[in-house]
Amino acid sequence: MLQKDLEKKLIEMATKAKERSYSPYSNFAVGAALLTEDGEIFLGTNIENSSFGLTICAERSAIFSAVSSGKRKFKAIAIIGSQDDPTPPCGACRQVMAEFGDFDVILVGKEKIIRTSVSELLPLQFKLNEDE
Ligand SMILES: O=c1ccn([C@H]2C[C@H](O)[C@@H](CO)O2)c(=O)[nH]1
Ligand SMILES: [Zn+2]
Repeated sequence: MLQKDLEKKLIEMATKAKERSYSPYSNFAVGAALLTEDGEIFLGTNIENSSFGLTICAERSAIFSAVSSGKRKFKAIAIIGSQDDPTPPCGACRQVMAEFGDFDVILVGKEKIIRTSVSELLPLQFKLNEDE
């Protein structure tokens, strides 16, 4: 499990990312902070579109940003949404997370934190190129 100080930092960063959300249609802002194996943190937020299906979630934004910067190994992701309860990632984001292995997933609510993992959120994963 992640050290408490790192977890706190990730939650702070996810909160900052959430402030950058572009979500005029749902008014549901989400922020994510992704910690790489080598200690870098990448942010992601949800970015909506008037063609609704083009919306991207915070979690995938963070992962695509990290991969675009050459990082593919992750330790943890913190996710914060706009409800009191923790916001669990959608199915699409779970599949994208699983592409990059198993890491901690921290779901942040107002008074509750759920500490889980990619494999717990997505059992029986579909994967190609298992030995790459
Ligand atoms: O885990 C989630 C769930 C939803 N959203 C976004 C998509 C959309 O912009 C808004 C409402 O679904 O929240 C995320 O970014 N992550
Ligand atoms: Zn999603």
